[in-house]
Amino acid sequence: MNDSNRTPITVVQGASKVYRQGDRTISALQGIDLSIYEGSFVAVMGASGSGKSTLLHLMSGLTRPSSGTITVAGHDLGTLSDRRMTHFRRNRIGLVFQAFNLIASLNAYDNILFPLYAAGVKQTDDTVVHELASQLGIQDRLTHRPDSLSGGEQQRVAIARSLIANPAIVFADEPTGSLDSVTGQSICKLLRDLSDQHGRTIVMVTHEPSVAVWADDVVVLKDGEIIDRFPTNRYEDAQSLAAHYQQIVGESAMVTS
Ligand SMILES: Nc1ncnc2c1ncn2[C@@H]1O[C@H](COP(=O)(O)OP(=O)(O)OP(=O)(O)O)[C@@H](O)[C@H]1O
Repeated sequence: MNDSNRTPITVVQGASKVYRQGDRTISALQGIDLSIYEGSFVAVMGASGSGKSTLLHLMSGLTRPSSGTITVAGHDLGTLSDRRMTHFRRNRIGLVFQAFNLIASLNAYDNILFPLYAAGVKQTDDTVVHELASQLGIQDRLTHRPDSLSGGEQQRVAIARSLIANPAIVFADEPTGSLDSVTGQSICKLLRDLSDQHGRTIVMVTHEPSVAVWADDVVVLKDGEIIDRFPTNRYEDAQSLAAHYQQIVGESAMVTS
């Protein structure tokens, strides 16, 4: 679909982020303009330190920009108090991390429901958990605690948890970073299916072309600026995407599978 006919779920306009450490200032992002359209699956690539996680944190309301605006699902995040931002994040934003971040003492079922428990929801819907577990292939793992789940299963639980509140958008920071390449590819396929079959809007940070190639679009950051955005269907495979990435970033990207 042409972008002009689609609704942006997230709009970043003129955003910058400066971190202060003592008397040092670090300019992590400058002049970022970015729209993420409903139902799209976008990968954010860039070298270490290029600002990928900072951009994800700004778009998910975990960090506030030093300047510029960020609008998510029609809400200007800059107008929200910290308390309303937390509430907004819990209800409208799904987060997936490299290290899964599951609660060790809870089984998969309770980990998935944890965001609702944390929001004080008393009545939870069993069928929603089972539907999500079945979409994610972990229906027979719900009674297991994280230490008896494989890395891939733990990430599937974490993805189910990110979807339990039916968020407007899911942000995934290196979701395959702790997994071997075969398991990582199965998580990529899962994210692709969530986008294709369930219309989920997903933004994923990765430095691996073999992961980015699963997205619709790739946004490339260098030194805190967006230097390119391109559709993945322009490339036949991860190798040709890696070659383009290498050309624009000026450094090599390893294709692991
Ligand atoms: N909380 C912080 N305080 C100070 N500087 C920070 C902080 N977070 C990030 N930075 C700096 O901002 C810049 C961008 O960091 P960021 O983590 O966004 O990059 P990245 O592309 O995600 O890197 P990586 O791939 O290594 O995770 C880096 O120079 C980093 O050192």
